[in-house]
Amino acid sequence: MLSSTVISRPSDQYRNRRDRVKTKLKMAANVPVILDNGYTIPVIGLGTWKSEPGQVEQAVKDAIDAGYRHIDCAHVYLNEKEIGKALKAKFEEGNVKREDMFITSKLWCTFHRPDLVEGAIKVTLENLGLGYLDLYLMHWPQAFKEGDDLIPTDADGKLIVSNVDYVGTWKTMETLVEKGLTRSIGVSNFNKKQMDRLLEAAKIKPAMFQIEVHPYLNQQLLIDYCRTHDIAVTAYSPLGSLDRPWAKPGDPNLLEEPKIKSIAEKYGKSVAQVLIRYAIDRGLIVIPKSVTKSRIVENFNVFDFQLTLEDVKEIGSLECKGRLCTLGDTHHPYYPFHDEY
Ligand SMILES: NC(=O)C1=CN([C@@H]2O[C@H](COP(=O)(O)OP(=O)(O)OC[C@H]3O[C@@H](n4cnc5c(N)ncnc54)[C@H](OP(=O)(O)O)[C@@H]3O)[C@@H](O)[C@H]2O)C=CC1
Ligand SMILES: O=C1CO[C@H](CO)[C@@H](O)[C@@H]1O
Repeated sequence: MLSSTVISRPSDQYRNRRDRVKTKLKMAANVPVILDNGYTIPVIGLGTWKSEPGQVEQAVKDAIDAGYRHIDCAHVYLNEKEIGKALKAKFEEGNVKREDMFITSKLWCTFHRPDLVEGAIKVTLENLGLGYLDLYLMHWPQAFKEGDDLIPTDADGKLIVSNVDYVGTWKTMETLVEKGLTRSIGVSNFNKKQMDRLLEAAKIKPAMFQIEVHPYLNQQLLIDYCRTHDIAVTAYSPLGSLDRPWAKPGDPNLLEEPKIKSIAEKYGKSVAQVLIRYAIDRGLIVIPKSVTKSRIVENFNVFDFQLTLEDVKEIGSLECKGRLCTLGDTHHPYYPFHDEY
């Protein structure tokens, strides 16, 4: 009887070994950052805001194939079901397991009332097809009127706010960790005073602070603050969020900045790759968004060069308080961006 053992040709064996080494190198490059609670997070994640439901499934699959093990999601991006489909397909293929992935999602502003928080994470878990999240962030400190409308407005189109205190929301998020629904919790878009107030009340310290960071808004003061408190920082909109819905023709474009272009030329890399390194070399986690396979691959291919201190300073000189993302009514009592930082 013929043996059922498949004997591979030497060239196949070589190719397999070479592929394995390549994969190992790729994984070793996506060096995880250790959070203060002991969990680790891969330094690059795939952003998914504005990734259309019809595109995001393939984008997440492409990202996982390229070596990404970290996906940044949010209920308000309205695409978590499709991301869940991609994760399921990849887990079923067997090359990647749930525990290899770091999945973040965010509590939206209409679910801040303590009795709504657990239901909100459960909807996200159901949509993503997961039993737990790695990280659940309070998306913004401001609460909006509870209900089906994610951006509730009155007859004049004015946002309807809710007076729920983010500290009460945080106390309920702490129970999500105790219940095993998420491993870590954190916040996004807070200012320093809000962070101080949260830290004073917190039983579980935020493991992560997700904020807008790029050369037009380098956030040095908030980053220093987090370093003092051992809170990791994730940089969002690292490429300048050109596809943000409110972008206007003629707005400054980071991808066209001559200073960054010349640094990119020096290393033979793209401007996007330099912008991603700008975050990594400042000790940040970074979540560039793309639905384009070649860019998804490009954005991950940043582990064969490093910026010098001079490069970082030169890029940092583009700082111009150029904030790209704000939310809602500036009169909201918890609107975060009136203070210097
Ligand atoms: N916590 C919060 O409040 C916020 C969190 N975020 C998170 O951060 C993520 C990233 O930020 P985001 O605002 O989306 O913007 P990014 O700065 O990541 O920019 C995304 C844009 O850059 C394009 N792009 C991606 N890669 C390249 C490349 N290599 N060369 C040229 N263009 C490129 C994308 O195009 P294309 O997709 O067509 O390839 C898209 O138009 C979000 O998706 C979200 O997950 C963002 C905002 C707020
Ligand atoms: O993640 C986000 C994308 O942009 C939205 C509109 O400002 C924000 O609400 C949110 O922070």
